Amino acid sequence: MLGRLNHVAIAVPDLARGTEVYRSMLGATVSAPQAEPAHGVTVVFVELPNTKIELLEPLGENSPIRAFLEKNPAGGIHHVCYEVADILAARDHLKAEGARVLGDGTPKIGAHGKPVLFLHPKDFCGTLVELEQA
Ligand SMILES: CC[C@H](C(=O)O)C(=O)SCCNC(=O)CCNC(=O)[C@H](O)C(C)(C)COP(=O)(O)OP(=O)(O)OC[C@H]1O[C@@H](n2cnc3c(N)ncnc32)[C@H](O)[C@@H]1OP(=O)(O)O
Ligand SMILES: [Co+2]
Repeated sequence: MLGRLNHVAIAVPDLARGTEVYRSMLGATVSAPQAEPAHGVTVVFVELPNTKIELLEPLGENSPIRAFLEKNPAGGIHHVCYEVADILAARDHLKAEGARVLGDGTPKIGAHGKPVLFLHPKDFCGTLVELEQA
């Protein structure tokens, strides 16, 4: 079911600072900030030869990553994103297996303009999993 690793996401308290760490300290190519109000975050993508790193900071009072950053004030790995060929079939399979799909189960358009879903970390080895339609 799983395709490519699309990105590994790191939640940060300060996106500009995180961008500088990757751009200046690590010499990476980093995209411009992309506000994603529907997801309550602003993101940048660090381009790597084989995948991407998504840096994300909270956007708005109800950001879903605020609690995570309260527990991890310096930031930390927040989720992994796998591509799937058919996100609705994947969702239905995982629900049939008893996994918790977050939200109402309807995919939202993510940072790459593709439908995405999130799976509860407690069902996936303590790791928040994002699925993105390939
Ligand atoms: C623009 C879209 C972009 C893209 O790539 O396209 C994105 O990636 S958007 C990313 C931001 N959006 C989301 O993360 C949506 C899904 N996340 C959520 O709904 C919440 O973050 C949730 C439900 C996973 C956790 O919310 P919260 O921390 O407020 O809830 P709890 O404190 O009740 O947490 C429950 C339990 O899970 C543990 N937890 C929380 N976050 C993570 C995490 N990232 N990785 C692993 N575990 C996590 C938390 O510690 C609690 O565990 P417990 O043992 O009960 O303390
Ligand atoms: Co993501």
